[in-house]
Amino acid sequence: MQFQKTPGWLDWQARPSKPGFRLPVGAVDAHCHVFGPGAEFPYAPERKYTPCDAGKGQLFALRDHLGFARNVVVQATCHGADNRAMVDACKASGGKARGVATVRRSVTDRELQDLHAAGVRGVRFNFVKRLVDFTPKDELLEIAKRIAPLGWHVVIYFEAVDLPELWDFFTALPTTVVVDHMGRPDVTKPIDGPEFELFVKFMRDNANVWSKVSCPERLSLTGPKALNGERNAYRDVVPFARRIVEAFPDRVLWGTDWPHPNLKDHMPDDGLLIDFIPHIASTAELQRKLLVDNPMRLYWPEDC
Ligand SMILES: O=C(O)/C=C(\CC(=O)C(=O)O)C(=O)O
Repeated sequence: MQFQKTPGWLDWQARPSKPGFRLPVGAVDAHCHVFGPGAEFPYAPERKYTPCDAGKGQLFALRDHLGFARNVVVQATCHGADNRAMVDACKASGGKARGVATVRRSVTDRELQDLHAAGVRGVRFNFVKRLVDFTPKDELLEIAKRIAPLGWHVVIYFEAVDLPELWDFFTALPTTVVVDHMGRPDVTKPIDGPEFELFVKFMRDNANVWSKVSCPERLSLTGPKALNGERNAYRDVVPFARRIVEAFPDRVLWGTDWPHPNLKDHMPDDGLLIDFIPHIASTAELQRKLLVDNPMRLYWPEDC
């Protein structure tokens, strides 16, 4: 099947530089995706964008180039609830990748068990309106209750302005809950203003809530961008991510977000993106927790 990329689509960088920051041994890229390839794993009819292909071999090459040991492959909305590309990547990784799936309430227990055997350890609920159609909350809660006995967690993706409306639903979830990209704060607003304070309270009051402190390239308005050798990129995001890392060092994760869907104005150099990490996790201990201990506890507890 032939797919036409969404007009203006930016492809991932084929030759990322070597990071200046040396990742700790055993580091996990805890948020990345595979796209197709579409000819093998067709994009979902209900998708809101059509990406460039970005297959497992390219993801594993990036992992090795950057110095990561493992990946967590998160189901992207362009594949809907068809988890085949993600599952194929997990199975082909030789145990070095775990997955986060998207499922509907029609999923059978047998299918959940097969996903578990392939390496899936969570489901993703997406509330970003430009990415997905609305799914009723009772359906999501039903799914959360069914995956809880497997020891899985729920990954949630939403924008900061929507947290008040989603609060009761999120706090009713029976599992560990992992927030993508700090709930997408508006980094032009004050770090101690009501919006980000609500997110901090969400984590403070709910010990089961974790956050990915990833995607500065999506949240930044000032840059500078991780391009042209820049090693001090996305400065406006640093205080937000740093606050979360320092307040909740045992409940944070980081990922590249490769192949960086839906970026509109630039495509980061993944090597330079790694150099963002020491700005938000400034000690070796914080870095080890963020990149090794926390993701291992969540995705490979048997190896801890
Ligand atoms: O990759 C991300 O984390 C963010 C995305 C895409 C996404 O989540 C998806 O398509 O599933 C975004 O903000 O467009």
